[in-house]
Amino acid sequence: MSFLQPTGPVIDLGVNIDHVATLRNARGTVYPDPVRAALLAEQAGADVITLHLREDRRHIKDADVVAIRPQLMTRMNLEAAVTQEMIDFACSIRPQDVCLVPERREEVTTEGGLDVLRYYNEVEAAVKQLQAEGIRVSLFIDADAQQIAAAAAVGAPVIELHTGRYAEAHGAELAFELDRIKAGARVGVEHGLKVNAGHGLHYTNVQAIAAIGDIGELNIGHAMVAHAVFAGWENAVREMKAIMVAARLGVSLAQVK
Ligand SMILES: CC(=O)[C@@H](O)[C@H](O)COP(=O)(O)O
Ligand SMILES: NCC(=O)COP(=O)(O)O
Repeated sequence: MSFLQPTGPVIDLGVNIDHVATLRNARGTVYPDPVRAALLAEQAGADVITLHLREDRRHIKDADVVAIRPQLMTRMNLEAAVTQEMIDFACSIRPQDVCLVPERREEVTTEGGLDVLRYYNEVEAAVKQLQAEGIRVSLFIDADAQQIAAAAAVGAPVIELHTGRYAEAHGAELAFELDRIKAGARVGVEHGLKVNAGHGLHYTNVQAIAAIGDIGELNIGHAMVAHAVFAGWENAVREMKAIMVAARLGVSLAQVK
């Protein structure tokens, strides 16, 4: 039983189910089922279900998005590249949130943030088309003041700060990257944006990011799917949520469990 009973959302966890699909696709089986993963994640405390429909469909497939959308009790956050195919598909699905991300077919994973300054007109057009369908748009960007200002200028109400460099950093670089995320989150809030963060976060690096009061939601996937192999899927989600909430409240893990 919880000793602390927060009255509102302390910090939201978006559970990214991409790599449940990666495992399924590795053998061309129907299991593990991303739909089941999404529904169980919700029961285990996920506030959002995040999924990335890549242009090469290496993990999530169109049919997964179609199947999951009507079954969610929480929110769907669909990650997609800024291409007309993806924007049209997202508009046909109408998830609560769409996060526009950069994509390079050869990359192992998303390497950096969307360059909103460079692709300003394309991003602005995508934001407008999605918003016309009532979809809230987030831009997955680096914690860079100019990119954040551009995100606000194109009319996106939400940004997700790319934490990949933080996740890979060590020593002095780690402190530098953490400060960069903190500063970026502040700039985002000052622009009136909702600030999320994610990428490469796991059970021992998430605490410092979750403790940043300006950040409202963390999207995490790979580490939870990996941990689920040993701990079970729902436990992996529960554990991550508890770690995040404890870090945000500045209390021990035992106090939120
Ligand atoms: C945009 C983002 O950071 C994640 O959705 C990530 O892209 C997960 O998918 P990949 O592992 O295929 O990059
Ligand atoms: N947007 C980041 C995300 O959804 C999850 O990324 P990762 O935890 O799989 O690296």
